[in-house]
Amino acid sequence: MMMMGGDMWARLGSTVAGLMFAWAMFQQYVPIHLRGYVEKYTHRLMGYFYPYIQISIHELTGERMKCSEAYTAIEAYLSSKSSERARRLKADIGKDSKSMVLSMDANEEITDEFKGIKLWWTLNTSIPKTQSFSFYPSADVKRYYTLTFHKLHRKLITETYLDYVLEEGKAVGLRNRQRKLFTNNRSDNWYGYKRSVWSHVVFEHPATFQTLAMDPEKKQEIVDDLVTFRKGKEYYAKVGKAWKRGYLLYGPPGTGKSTMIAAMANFLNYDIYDLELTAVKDNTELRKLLIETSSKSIIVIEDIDCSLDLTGQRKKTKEKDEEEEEKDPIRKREKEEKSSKESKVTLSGLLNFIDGLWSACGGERLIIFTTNYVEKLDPALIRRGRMDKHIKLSYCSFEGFKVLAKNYLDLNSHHLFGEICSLMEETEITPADVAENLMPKTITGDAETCLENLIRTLKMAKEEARLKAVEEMKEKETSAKTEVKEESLANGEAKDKETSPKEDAKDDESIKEE
Ligand SMILES: Nc1ncnc2c1ncn2[C@@H]1O[C@H](COP(=O)(O)OP(=O)(O)OP(=O)(O)O)[C@@H](O)[C@H]1O
Ligand SMILES: [Mg+2]
Repeated sequence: MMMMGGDMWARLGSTVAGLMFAWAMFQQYVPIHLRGYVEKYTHRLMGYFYPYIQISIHELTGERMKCSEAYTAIEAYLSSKSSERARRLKADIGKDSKSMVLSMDANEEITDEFKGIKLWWTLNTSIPKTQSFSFYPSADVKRYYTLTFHKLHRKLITETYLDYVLEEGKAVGLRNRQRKLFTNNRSDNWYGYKRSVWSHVVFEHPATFQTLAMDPEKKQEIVDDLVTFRKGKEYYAKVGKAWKRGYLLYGPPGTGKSTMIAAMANFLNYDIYDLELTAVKDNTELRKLLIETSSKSIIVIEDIDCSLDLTGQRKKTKEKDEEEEEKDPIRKREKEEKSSKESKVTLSGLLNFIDGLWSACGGERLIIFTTNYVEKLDPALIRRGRMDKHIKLSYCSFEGFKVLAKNYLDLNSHHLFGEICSLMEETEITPADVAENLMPKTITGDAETCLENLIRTLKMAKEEARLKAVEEMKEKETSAKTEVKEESLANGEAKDKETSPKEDAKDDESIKEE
């Protein structure tokens, strides 16, 4: 364990030989029923002479044998120390897939120091004695770290050092981690070899707030909001709120809602969980999915208005239909199969999900909804407190265009900018359309051609808008005319009715006269 000289090796050799002899004597002469007692008291006796304490941290824990968070943190904590201090190292491709990462190999030991105290970390492996067939190959070999320290420092190590290692390890892990984009699996795939509720790919979207085309003040406001949230751990704890924040991004297609989510993830260095609600069977599954998310993440539900019928009322087939289905067993089974595949997530299930009842585990999560039709959403879903910030992403302004011109053409100014500015004031165009025009169509395509293309598109959009307005005006006029006609007709009928009693009276009189 500690550095040993030649003398020490000799002493160790004789000790090992002595111990082996004692063990052989123990096996031969101590009756089986007494061995338990002898072992117990030997351990106690050893405790008086062996002054070290050992703590083990196993890689796989719990019923589902998940990788322990503590083990991962220690691994990260020791990774930097291993490359400097360990003698036997293990090399692997790093998370950036570019460089080799060194870590301590199995049964290797490294020394650490904390406040002048020496400690020893060992990575141990063990193979279970009873070989059993397993679907999970990694589950066969058990890995665990052992921390050894003198019993004099028990308090300091258990109360301070372990927390320090955990925190440092998590920070190293976050620095080195490759961010991920998760998507939820259908629950049919939650079991078996993969047994994972989320699948992931590496998240490498290049969007940033610098490349996002939108009003600069609005952009700064969002960035400030994110910074306040990220630093808000103590604040959220003080006010007794789960450390989470909801954003609702709404606006027409192609205005940058998805792009903004990517920019947020890049800015905060968070993972993204893209939740496809239609693949979630019911509220219980929704809860399970949420529990499996990690902190420092953004949970996204795109096009929330299309995801589900979130009005809380499930569509009912007509009673007559139901009666017929009851009589026809094939139709009944078809209906049952269809409904078992349909998502049964309800509005209240989703509200619970957002309200932090479940997201309280771990904290530091953003929940983002996107929609093209904000007016379609249930007010309960987007009230402040649930969706704390509503962000409208709209058509491209001249300021937005300037950002895109810089991104795509590396232009800060151009003689065509003036014309584009005035056209943009007169017509609506999405940033996606602007971006499409600013992309050179050929390798030799120059900036001027791109700007001219954009001007052409703007003019076309303006003309289309004009024609549409004329059309709408005509429609309005015709509907106004028909309304007037109907009114006058209705008035005419009413007049007829008003005059008829008199005529009736006349008729009556004529009858009387007769
Ligand atoms: N504000 C923006 N800034 C920079 N690029 C943008 C912006 N808006 C759109 N784009 C460009 O247009 C493409 C489509 O945008 P995005 O997918 O973000 O739109 P969206 O609002 O999510 O649309 P939808 O409602 O259809 O999902 C992006 O790949 C991006 O290149
Ligand atoms: Mg989108």
